Amino acid sequence: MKNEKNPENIIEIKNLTKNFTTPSETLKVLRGINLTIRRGEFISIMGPSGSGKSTLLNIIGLLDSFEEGDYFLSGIDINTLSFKDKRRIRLYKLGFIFQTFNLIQTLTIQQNIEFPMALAKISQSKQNEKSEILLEKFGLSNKARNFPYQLSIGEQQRVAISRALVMEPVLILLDEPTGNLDAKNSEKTLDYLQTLRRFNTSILIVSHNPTVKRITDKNYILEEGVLKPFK
Ligand SMILES: Nc1ncnc2c1ncn2[C@@H]1O[C@H](COP(=O)(O)OP(=O)(O)OP(=O)(O)O)[C@@H](O)[C@H]1O
Repeated sequence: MKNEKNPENIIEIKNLTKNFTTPSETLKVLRGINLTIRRGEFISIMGPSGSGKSTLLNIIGLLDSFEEGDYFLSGIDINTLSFKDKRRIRLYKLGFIFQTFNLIQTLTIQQNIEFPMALAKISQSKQNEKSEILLEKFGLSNKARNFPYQLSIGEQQRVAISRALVMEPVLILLDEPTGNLDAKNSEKTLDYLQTLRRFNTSILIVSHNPTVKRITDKNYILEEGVLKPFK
């Protein structure tokens, strides 16, 4: 593939394959994935349990390798990157919101939000400035000094969203954003995610819950390792 990338394409994946080899078999989990995500697009990937959704999310998030195919992130050829380069891209270009949020229990809410900026060695005054804007935006200002266990699940999720946003990533990856929430809180989460439109960040949501389609521009279904458009 030539490196004449469309700058509006945040993600370009062509014919990507992934196998898992165990002593008893080689499992072809992803069988030629093609996916393009444009700047600011909200995308969902649905599919049955075991169809490879988390595996694909991990590959897109540079947390796992793949066998064959091309993957360009903001025009960067992932096949050419070292482990260190990938870590840097994860910090500066990607935001992660895991199903269990992965907040650091020994840090306050504000420190959790500031954590990626601390890793990037951004000054403490700039960290405070940015975290305070996000705390305010997500209705968490009065919880800034609390610890994660002192927050409701919905509040913890908003901390995770704030932390994912703080480095102004080109893409946020969300694993089952409504997984731990009841119907009312799921709707609230989708409303909060909808407000991220103004950040011009692309979002990739992996979910079992078809209600996420309310906020997405395009939807895909992953079945038996093949990704297809889903209406
Ligand atoms: N490290 C691994 N080694 C071997 N097989 C694996 C490994 N990780 C995942 N698998 C297998 O790959 C397949 C896809 O797993 P994956 O977790 O990506 O599915 P999923 O669609 O995210 O499922 P769910 O919706 O249940 O989370 C499954 O059959 C799983 O058992």
